[in-house]
Parts: sequence; structure tokens; C-alpha cells
Amino acid sequence: MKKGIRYETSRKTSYIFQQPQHGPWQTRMRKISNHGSLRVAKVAYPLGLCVGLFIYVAYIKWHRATATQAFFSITRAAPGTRWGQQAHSPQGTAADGHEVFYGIMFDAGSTGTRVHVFQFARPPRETPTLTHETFKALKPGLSAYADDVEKSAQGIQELLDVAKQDIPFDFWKATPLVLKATAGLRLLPGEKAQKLLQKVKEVFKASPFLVGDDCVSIMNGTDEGVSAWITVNFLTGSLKTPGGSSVGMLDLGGGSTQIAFLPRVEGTLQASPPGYLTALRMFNRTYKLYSYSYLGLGLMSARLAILGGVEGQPAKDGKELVSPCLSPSFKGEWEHAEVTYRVSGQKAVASLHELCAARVSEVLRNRVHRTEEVKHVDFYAFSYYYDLAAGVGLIGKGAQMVCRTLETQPQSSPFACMDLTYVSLLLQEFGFPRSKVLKLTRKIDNVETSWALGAIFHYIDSLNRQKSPAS
Ligand SMILES: O=c1[nH]cnc2c1ncn2[C@@H]1O[C@H](COP(=O)(O)OP(=O)(O)O)[C@@H](O)[C@H]1O
Ligand SMILES: [Ca+2]
Repeated sequence: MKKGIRYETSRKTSYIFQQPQHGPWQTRMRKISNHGSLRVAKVAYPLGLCVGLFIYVAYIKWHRATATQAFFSITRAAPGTRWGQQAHSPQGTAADGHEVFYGIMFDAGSTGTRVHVFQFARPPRETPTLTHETFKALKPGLSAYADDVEKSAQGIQELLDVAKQDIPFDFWKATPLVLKATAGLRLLPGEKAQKLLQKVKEVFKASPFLVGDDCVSIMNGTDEGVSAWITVNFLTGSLKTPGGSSVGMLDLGGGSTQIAFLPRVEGTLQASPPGYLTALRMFNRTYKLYSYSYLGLGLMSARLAILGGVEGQPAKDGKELVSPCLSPSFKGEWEHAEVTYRVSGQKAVASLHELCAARVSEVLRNRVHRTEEVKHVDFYAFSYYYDLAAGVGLIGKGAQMVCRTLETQPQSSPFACMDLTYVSLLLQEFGFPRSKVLKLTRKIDNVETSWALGAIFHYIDSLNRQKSPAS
């Protein structure tokens, strides 16, 4: 059998996601003016038309608002909710009776900010389906603007414009707009992070979307894992079958990394330290999930730790950071969290892979909680897991091969040995055997595998609870 953690690209699920089509509102508006050829007195004719138009506009607006509320209550209340396959759903068309709704989630990650515009449709008397996602990402992350907060607004505005273009005008007011920040802002001093969030809130408040007081926040690590778990289990269909099997998820960000799965073994629950288990209530079911986020163990933060640097601080007197994970002949600069470090390899007295693995093991020692059960659970892995493994297929094997090449040849990607060795050992620390097959994916059925979809579910659910606290 081949050694090394193996990856498979994601399997297809049966949901269909479609491009939104614009137009029901405009079509209806035109209809009204076409119906204006009645025989009426000269003055009464334009007056009547105006009154009719006004009543029609008021009716349509009211109808849209009611429809959105109905969606919220369904996500919360439907027992055994089925988010089934949908064949076709033109936007908001009354003709086929599908109601269409949107949600906008901003992911303020440590390496970039992204907007996810989700379109949902609900066929008559059925539960809603996710019909389309529009996604756009910008670099750098919000935390890069910590010392120039005003400048952060431009990127946020640019991504908001994507949402405006994607969502028809008459849906704007009822569409929730939310930003959640992860490791980049968690790692900033509290005051700087709050200033950035305040700026985003100003921009959001000036937008035409539905903006609550809680529209921007730093998400806690447990929720980040739970939300991503909801996303993969929703997209793979696992949430549809109560009591059925579920999949685990692994997310490797720039600043932090998350693991989440649904334990089936009592021993896992017993052996989990405080803070690793959390209850999730969704679709009238309660899940007791294992979810944890390791701050500082994202790929970029791990690089810094392996190099011996300190987060947010330039090296003392511009000192070079030397690492056994870089090619012995390598000298260069590496920028992380707005700080530029001088880095270089060191003379290798043994194999580069062995030396690098020893250093990485040191960094990981006693940092990660291991569970036996992960061996037997199907896991989806994304973000940097995907980016790294897409190139080499087998992480463990890839690390050995890349490190060996680096010993003798100049390498275009100087961090490849370090990154692959890190990921390989991180997975081992979690308890994955080297032969474990992980499902590696960037998208499942054209939807980005990230925590954003799960988080918008949660947010919509909480909006609904605020509306009807008794239920
Ligand atoms: O929605 C997404 N689609 C595709 N890749 C994503 C998405 N969100 C994050 N990533 C990937 O995650 C990695 C960086 O993580 P991020 O910037 O989110 O750090 P963090 O999660 O530690 O804050 C990159 O590989 C980036 O491409
Ligand atoms: Ca992330």
C-alpha cells in the first residue's frame, strides 16, 4: 500500500446550482404600462395609472417581505427539513411559484476578504434549496489595514458592489449582510481589531441591505469549525438523513486551523478536553460536535513559528531567520502580517526532510489534541490543504520528495518542503494514519467549501429567533 496521506477530489452530490436570471420585477412593471389602453377621460387616465402603479408597487414590496420571513421560519422550524434537488428556479417568479431569497456573508480571513452571495429558492409547499452562489475574493486580509483603517473601506465596498450586481434591487432591503472575521483579527490587539470592524460597520450601514447591530464580529474558533461542518454536511446531503452518517471537516487557514466532526464513540466524548465539544441545534435536531480551532497553527503562522519568529514582531535588529526546512543555499525575504523577514536555509548535516520534520515536531509538540475516532470518519479537507495537496497528491510522499529535490536543486517554491512537512505532521498529530484517504475539495457542486454557508444558516436562524423568541 502507498504510504502518505492520500486525497481524493470531492464526489458529486445531487444538488443543482443555477445561474440567477434577472427580471421578474421589470417584467411586471412593463405589464402595467401595457395595460394602460383603457377608454377613460383625459385627466383620469394618467391619475388612475399613477394610483394603480402605486398600489401595485406597494403590493409587490409587501409580498417580497412576507416571502423572506417565510423562508426564515422554514429553515428554523421544518421538522426533518429536506433541502432537496431543484430542477429550475428563475428568480422570484410567481409563474412557477418559487420564492427566491438571498444572504450575503463576508469572510474576513487572515490572508484575504471574500464575499459569498447565496441565493435560495423555495418551491411552493416545499423546503428551500440553495440555488446559486456568487463568490469573489480580495487580498490582502482586513488585518493588513490595521494601521490605515480608512483604506480598508475600498475593498469592502468593491465586494459589496458584487452583491449589488448579483441581487435584484427589490430584494436588497430584505437580504441580511454579515461579516465574520477569523484568525487575522483574532491575532491583532483588541483595539485595532475593533477599529477595523467599526469601519466595516459604517460601510455596511450605508448599504441598502439588511444590517443588524451584530452585522460585523470576530467569530470564535468553535463556531468557525461548526459552520464549516454544517457547510460540508449540507452540501454532501448528510443533513437530510437524520441518524445517517456525517462527514468531518478540516480547514487549514493562514492563521488558524479547524477540525470538526460528529463523534459516534462514547470514548471520544469522554476523552475530549473542555472546550472541544459543542452542541449544535439545527433543523430540529441537536448534534454534539467535536470542534476546535488552533490559533497560530494556520499555515502562515506555522511558517513563522517554524522559522522561530514571533507574530506581529520584526526579527530583532533585522536578524535572519534560519531554517532547516529551506534549501541550504536559499536566501530571501518573506512577508507575513505586514512584516518582512529575512530568511535562509542552513547547511544540512542530514536529510532535509528529517531535519525539517524534527523542527516541525518541536513546534507541534503538545499543541494538538488527538482523537482515535478520526481514523474511522470520512473527512473533507479544504483551504490550504487543497492548495498544497492539489500539486503533489500524496502529502507525506510529496514532503519527502520535495525536500529531497530541495537539497540539490534551486527551487521556485522555497516553502514547499516546510509546508508539506508541516501538513503531514499536523494530520498525524490529529490522529490520522498515514494511509488515510481524505476528500480534498475546493468546491462541492460549485459552492465554495468554507464556513460561510453554514454561518449564514446560523445567522438567518438567529434572526428568526429574535423575531419569535417564544418558539
Ligand atoms: O471560500 C473560500 N474558497 C476558497 N478558498 C478559500 C476560501 N476561504 C478561504 N480559502 C483559502 O484559505 C486559505 C487562507 O485562509 P484564510 O485567509 O481564511 O485564513 P484564516 O482562516 O486563518 O483566517 C487560502 O488557501 C485561501 O485560498
Ligand atoms: Ca478561513
